Amino acid sequence: MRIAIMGASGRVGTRLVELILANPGLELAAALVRPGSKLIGVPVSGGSIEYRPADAGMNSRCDVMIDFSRPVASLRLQEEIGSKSIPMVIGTTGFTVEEDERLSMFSRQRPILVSANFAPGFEAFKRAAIDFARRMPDAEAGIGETYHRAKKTDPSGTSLLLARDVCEARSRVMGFAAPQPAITVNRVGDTVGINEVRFQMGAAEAVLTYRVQTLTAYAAGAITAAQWLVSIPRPAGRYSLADSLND
Ligand SMILES: NC(=O)C1=CN([C@@H]2O[C@H](COP(=O)(O)OP(=O)(O)OC[C@H]3O[C@@H](n4cnc5c(N)ncnc54)[C@H](OP(=O)(O)O)[C@@H]3O)[C@@H](O)[C@H]2O)C=CC1
Ligand SMILES: O=C(O)C1=N[C@H](C(=O)O)C[C@H](O)C1
Repeated sequence: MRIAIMGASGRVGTRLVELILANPGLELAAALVRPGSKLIGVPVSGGSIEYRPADAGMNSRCDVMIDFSRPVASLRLQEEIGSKSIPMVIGTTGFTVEEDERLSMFSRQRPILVSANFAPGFEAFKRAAIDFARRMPDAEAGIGETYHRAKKTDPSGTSLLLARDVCEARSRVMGFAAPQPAITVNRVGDTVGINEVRFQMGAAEAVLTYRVQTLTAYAAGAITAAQWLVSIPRPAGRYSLADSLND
């Protein structure tokens, strides 16, 4: 499988490149970095290609693209790909509602799998939190996150997703719109990722914790999702990580 990486010089992008180069069944088709990056023209270590900026003349030799960059870059990449039906896996988070709608519009051209968290077991963790919310709808829910110091201080895509799904679960059971859970944001050292869902019941509190140990966990999960996405010809559209786990 030939994979192009957008955000190849990033924390996750560099892990993606390493995993691809180490896997004989995978080929690094392109390592795309920011325009003006000092890496442009530099050979990718261990690989036979050079880092380059995404451009309209992009070589669509790849079977799939994986994007871990920034919303503005991710959407510009979509524009540059145009109507080519290259399947994509997007891990980039921080899209505004309007940007996310644009992403959905682009998914009319190609299959696009989007997930805020590709680490193993995250979907199961999220479903456990939803199940708890359904069983204990009177509990007051709260979300907590701890990430590395370089991450912006807005709530992560993961926390926003957990807050939305827990709130929806409570609302459905209670029959009215539950308040959105508060999100507590912590930035500590080079913490990879700690996510908490807390349920306060007065006489007791339940805390569900999800702790990611290495950045490679996210990269490996994104590659597995990409392998699923291209395992058979898929219609254009927007796919979730749950879709890839349900097959
Ligand atoms: N879904 C998931 O499982 C996960 C998602 N993420 C998300 O993925 C994204 C990247 O995370 P992370 O790797 O830690 O971030 P980094 O900042 O380490 O990497 C971002 C990458 O995108 C590149 N980039 C930034 N701006 C542009 C641009 N305008 N055009 C082209 N390339 C650009 C950077 O290039 P340069 O180095 O030159 O700045 C870098 O290569 C974030 O949104 C993060 O929230 C992170 C982990 C897991
Ligand atoms: O920036 C990160 O590190 C992460 N970002 C994603 C997010 O915004 O949820 C996924 C993961 O939590 C790590």
